[in-house]
Order: sequence, then structure tokens, then C-alpha cells
Amino acid sequence: MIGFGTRLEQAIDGPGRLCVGIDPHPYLLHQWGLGDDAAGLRDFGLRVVEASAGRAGIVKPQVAFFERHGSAGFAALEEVLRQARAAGLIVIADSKRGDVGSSVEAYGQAWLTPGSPLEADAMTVSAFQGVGSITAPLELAARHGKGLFVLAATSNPEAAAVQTAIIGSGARSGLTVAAGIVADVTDWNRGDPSARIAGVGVVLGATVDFAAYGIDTAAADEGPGTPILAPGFGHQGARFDQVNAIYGAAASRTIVAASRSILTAGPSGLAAAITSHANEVGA
Ligand SMILES: O=c1ccn([C@@H]2O[C@H](COP(=O)(O)O)[C@@H](O)[C@H]2O)c(=O)[nH]1
Repeated sequence: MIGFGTRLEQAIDGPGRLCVGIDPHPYLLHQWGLGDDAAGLRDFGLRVVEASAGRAGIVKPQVAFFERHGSAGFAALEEVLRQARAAGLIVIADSKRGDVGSSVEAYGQAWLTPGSPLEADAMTVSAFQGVGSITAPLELAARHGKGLFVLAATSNPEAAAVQTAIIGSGARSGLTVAAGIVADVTDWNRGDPSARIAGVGVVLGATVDFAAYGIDTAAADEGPGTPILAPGFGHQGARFDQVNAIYGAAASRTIVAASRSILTAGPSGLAAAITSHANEVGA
């Protein structure tokens, strides 16, 4: 079994580090001439998959937009996930699941079990109930060669108050919440020395002032490097030509996520928009 970190490394070294978001906002469905219904979602998702294949290595469906349509939306998402994986794309389900351990285990099974209807290559999870709460999906991911991206310093400005709060007790006492999560994930990854890039990553938004969060992206990880899922470019304000400056030594394991700045190109401009974003983001 090839681990998620190795597959990510191959994607970054091949098609590159751009991750195309599949975010069927209602206004985009309208702009694309599609209905705000399950058929529209399916069509939208499959067109993004088709345009991304060969031009980008990674796609990230935003689960929320499919969930709006209940079971029909999930059926559309299942088809998009299947086609994206069949096209050789790495699929990160942006599901942001989190809960007490016994419940988050079920979320992990839904998104990361081979053969599951919603099988993806990786999912986003929230560890704000404690990194210990996500042990079950961490173990499941390791068992199946899947990945997890743990929210740490998110791109939205209102997150700062919580994510820069200082941890008051325990092994990470004195660190910010965000830095504590990064440290816990980095520790978890120490167990897997086989790859340049580890199987478990963190979400570090490109709009974040990392110094204010006590996060050092120049710090060398011992063993495989923790991959970074980096939203916040384009529509949220961070500049694509600043990836290396923002992420420093960690840039070579940073996945640059972009949704609206690509998707607003519409179905006819999609392939060109992906190519130009991929070129701008570079390696
Ligand atoms: O910190 C975070 C975590 C996730 N996201 C998600 O990424 C995309 C960004 O969309 P854009 O259109 O490129 O702004 C979206 O699905 C968010 O839910 C994030 O923005 N920030």
C-alpha cells in the first residue's frame, strides 16, 4: 500500500501543488447555467474533475454545498468523488468533521474506508475537542493509506481569537491552540519515516500571520514533513505568487487551495483558469 504522503508527494512533483476546489455556490451554479439542484451539483463537479485531470494533482470538494441538497446532494457527491479518484486526482473531502472520539470514528469510516460510498483520499477534521479525540480517524487513515488535514490556523479572520488563545494545561501548555495542534500532528507523523511528506497534515490559511499564532513554518520537522492545506488565496486575499514567501521552508509540502478564483471562469474558461493558476503557483 502506498501511503497518502507518498501519493501527495507524487502529485506535487507531477501536476503540481494546486488544489482545485469544487465549491458549487448557488451563484456559481447560476453563472454556469446549471440548476441549484442535485443534477446541477453533479454536472458542476464532473466538469471541474474533467478540467482538473492532467492540469492539477488535487481536488477538494466542499461537502457543505452538496449537503444543502440532502440525500440527492450526497448522491451527486458520491459520483464526483468516484470520478475524481478514477481520473487519478487526489481527492480531499472538505468535510471538517469533529466530535467526541466514538462519533468522529464514524466520520472517519464514512470518508476514508476503501469501498465506502463517500470514499476520498483524505478529509478535513476539526480537533478543537482535543487532538486526542481524533485518534480513531488517525489510526484508520494510517491503516488504509489515507490522509487527514487537521484545522489549526484557518483562513477566516474571526478564528484568530480562539486559535491564538493560550493552552492552559497539559503537554502543550503555553502554546497557542493553533501551535499546539501543529505540534501534536507533527508528533503523530514522527511514526512514519518512510516518506518525505507525512500522511497527516494541518490547515494553515494563507491569510494568517503565523508569527502572531506562534507557528514557525521554517521549522524543520524531524522525519517526514507535515503537509499543509492552504486555503485563503485569490478570493480571500492572499496572492498566489506569494506561496513561497508565506510558507517558507514548508512551501514544498504546501497544497495551494483555490475555489472561487478558478470557478468564476465558468465552464468554458475552466481549463485555462486551472492551467494559469497552476503555472502561477509553480512548484
Ligand atoms: O481555513 C479554511 C479552511 C477551509 N476553507 C475552505 O476552502 C475553500 C476556499 O474557497 P475560496 O473560494 O478559494 O475562498 C472553501 O471551500 C472553504 O470552506 C477555507 O477557506 N479556509
